[in-house]
Amino acid sequence: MKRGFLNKGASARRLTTTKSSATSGSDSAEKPMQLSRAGKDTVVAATQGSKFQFSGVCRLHSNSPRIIVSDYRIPSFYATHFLYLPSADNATMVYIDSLKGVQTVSAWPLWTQPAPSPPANPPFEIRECDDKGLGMIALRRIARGEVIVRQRPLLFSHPTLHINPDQMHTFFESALAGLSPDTQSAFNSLRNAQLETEDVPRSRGIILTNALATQVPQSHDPTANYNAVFASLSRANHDCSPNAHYSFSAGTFTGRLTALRIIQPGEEITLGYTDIELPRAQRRQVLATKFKFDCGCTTCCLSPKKATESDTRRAAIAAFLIRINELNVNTTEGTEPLFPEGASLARASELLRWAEGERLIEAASKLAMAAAGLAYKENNTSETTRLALRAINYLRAEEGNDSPHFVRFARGTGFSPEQMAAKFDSSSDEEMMGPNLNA
Ligand SMILES: C[S@@+](CC[C@H](N)C(=O)[O-])C[C@H]1O[C@@H](n2cnc3c(N)ncnc32)[C@H](O)[C@@H]1O
Repeated sequence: MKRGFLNKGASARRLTTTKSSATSGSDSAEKPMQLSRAGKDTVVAATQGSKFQFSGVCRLHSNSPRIIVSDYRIPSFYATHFLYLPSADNATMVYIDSLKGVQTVSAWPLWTQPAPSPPANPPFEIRECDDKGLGMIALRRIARGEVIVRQRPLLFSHPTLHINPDQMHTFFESALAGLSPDTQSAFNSLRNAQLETEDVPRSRGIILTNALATQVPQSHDPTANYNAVFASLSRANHDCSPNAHYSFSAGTFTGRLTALRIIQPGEEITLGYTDIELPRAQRRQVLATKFKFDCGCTTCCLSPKKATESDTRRAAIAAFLIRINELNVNTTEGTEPLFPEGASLARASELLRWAEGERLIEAASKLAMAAAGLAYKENNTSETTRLALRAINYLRAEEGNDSPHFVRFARGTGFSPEQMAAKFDSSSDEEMMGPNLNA
């Protein structure tokens, strides 16, 4: 698989946009017709014993797979469609996309297999976290790279939808109507942090609040950041030095969280909703605007002097990683990475220490890999080995103990992945990463 150097897979960031106008969208050079409000125009798509009641102008496109066109008056090329999975009779997920998009996904053989089971004995519970609402709290120590939760989304939606603003409510209510009652109530119990308006009815507010940006390389639109909304996984709150990583497997169509560092019992499990390398003021502005909260994490509560120091470190880390990414966007796995002019092992090692001190593990993972590459270039064998080991340790924290990269690496050294993981886990976060600079 083609893979940009240091640019691994799905973004952990929350989606912040669901384009909603009939004129927006990458494939909308021509505009679909303008629609009037559906009002009481209720359509019943009754098929083969099951009765689905859709308000508005939905029509059944096919029964097996169950595909509904959201508005029959829009030419089907433009119209958004709802696909119910894994089966029409007990749909636990709605996939929202163009007709081509839903047809691509519906043809995947994985829907005939049972959904992967969640980790036995989940290491967290969902409970109130002060002013944050609900959150995920660790019930026991969670090791680096451990899978915390794994589940299929309740709703998976292309970021560009052809809907008139005054059709929003009807559209989303109709999309949810084909789901099983339990799935509907799981969706409806999620938090809506958005102000409710005609343009942002509650169902859309729930998506804007809870969706995680997810790319599916095998989908009809591989570069799109789909909105993935989950029952428990979406309960993870934000922190500017998060301890968990979100990834998505298209092979099983499941999202999961893995522990980036050791999570202690009682500690909250958190994700980064925005670019956590941004300066504090910018991070806080994005979080307040898009997610409607004032971040009170440890890094956001630093004194002005310490906050400036943290901002400086994060800015330097971001600048270095952006440059490396630009240079390596088209490199494939196994080829030699390219480095910016003047990049040195000393500088990469300093940035790695900063990322570790800031507890920015995803950045540390990339920096360790870059530093190992620079050590190799500088013929520094001992540092190459030390940094490569560190890089693989961070990579398996992100990708999980079952990461194919980690498994291959462990086997190559003669250890089983479990033995290697235990070896890595024997050190505390402080031993591995040095002191937390913002504690
Ligand atoms: C995806 S939800 C997270 C789960 C949510 N707390 C709940 O009760 O279901 C995102 C919303 O949770 C709240 N939230 C998340 N992280 C927060 C934080 N660090 N501080 C305050 N509120 C937070 C905000 O209202 C945000 O829009």
